[in-house]
Amino acid sequence: QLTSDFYKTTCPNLLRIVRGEVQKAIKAETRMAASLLRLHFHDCFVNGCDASILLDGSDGEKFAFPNVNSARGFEVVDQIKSSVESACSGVVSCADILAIAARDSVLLSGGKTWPVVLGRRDGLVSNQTGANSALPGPTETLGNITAKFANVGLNITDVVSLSGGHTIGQARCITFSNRLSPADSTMDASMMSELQTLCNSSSDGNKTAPFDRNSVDAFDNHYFQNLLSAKGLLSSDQILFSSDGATTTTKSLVQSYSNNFDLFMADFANSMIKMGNISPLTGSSGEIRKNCRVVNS
Ligand code: HEM
Ligand SMILES: [Ca+2]
Repeated sequence: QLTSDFYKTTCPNLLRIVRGEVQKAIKAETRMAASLLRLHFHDCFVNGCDASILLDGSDGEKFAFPNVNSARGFEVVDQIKSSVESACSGVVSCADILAIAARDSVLLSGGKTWPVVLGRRDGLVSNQTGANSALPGPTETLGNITAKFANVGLNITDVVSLSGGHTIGQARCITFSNRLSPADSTMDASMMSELQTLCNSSSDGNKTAPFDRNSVDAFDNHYFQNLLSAKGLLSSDQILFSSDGATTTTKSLVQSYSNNFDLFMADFANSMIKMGNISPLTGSSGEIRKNCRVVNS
């Protein structure tokens, strides 16, 4: 059972320290907010929220398909961990640091906040096969994506609200090039031609486009407004609303969020708390890692 006052006596300044470090990191690079939010998601879907994604090693999660050349922010996590260690050595888990950093990233990008619950411990293994199978991919059907969320106890409302995380950050050409040729008819024509130009040659796979063209760095509900006007970036974004995949439920949620920021934020916060509660290690399971990249010796 995770609680919001878990470190009240053992690390009273924890939240202030993390907030300060996240603020510094976003100031140095705005996109870092998106990268930190995504790390918590990719951690929680594989072996639960146990910082398994942070472990180094070519046989670990960092080298799984959804993460390799893609997941970023590991140096920032190291920096946060080292500040936390200076204040309270050996008590705060890397998994909790990811949960707090994700929460702060949303708030500092213009979104709202929620009470973050703590007390997770760090796992002893990084599960590359698990990452390859559990994390949803951008060309998967809505049914498949929904099933992967259901596997970790999340429902269709969670799928739609959490997809709103794509209101910040960027994606590489190779993650949406499936839509460019032949041209996907569920994409706005002018956006299509801009992306075709950006991702013109096969060597352009690592170039990036913003998820939310109206407000790349702001945590708002433009992501959902974009879906209404055929401007979702990934296939997995647009299928929440388009005729070729959406359900009545996903369509009506997209519509509601597109004209009600507060409703989106309330549901997003609720879903983030649920996601942060996926199979945490507690009690004497796992450990408190000294260095987020390696298990303690
Ligand atoms: C619903 C299924 C999802 C799919 C298929 C998906 C897929 C992707 C893909 C393909 C990228 C781009 C990666 C790259 O180009 O290297 C991405 C980026 C991102 N995703 Fe998702 N994602 C999903 C759900 C989520 C959720 C639940 C969150 C968080 C709540 C999230 C947050 C992000 C963020 C913030 C980025 C940008 C990261 C950055 O700019 O560094 N995504 N996602
Ligand atoms: Ca994990």
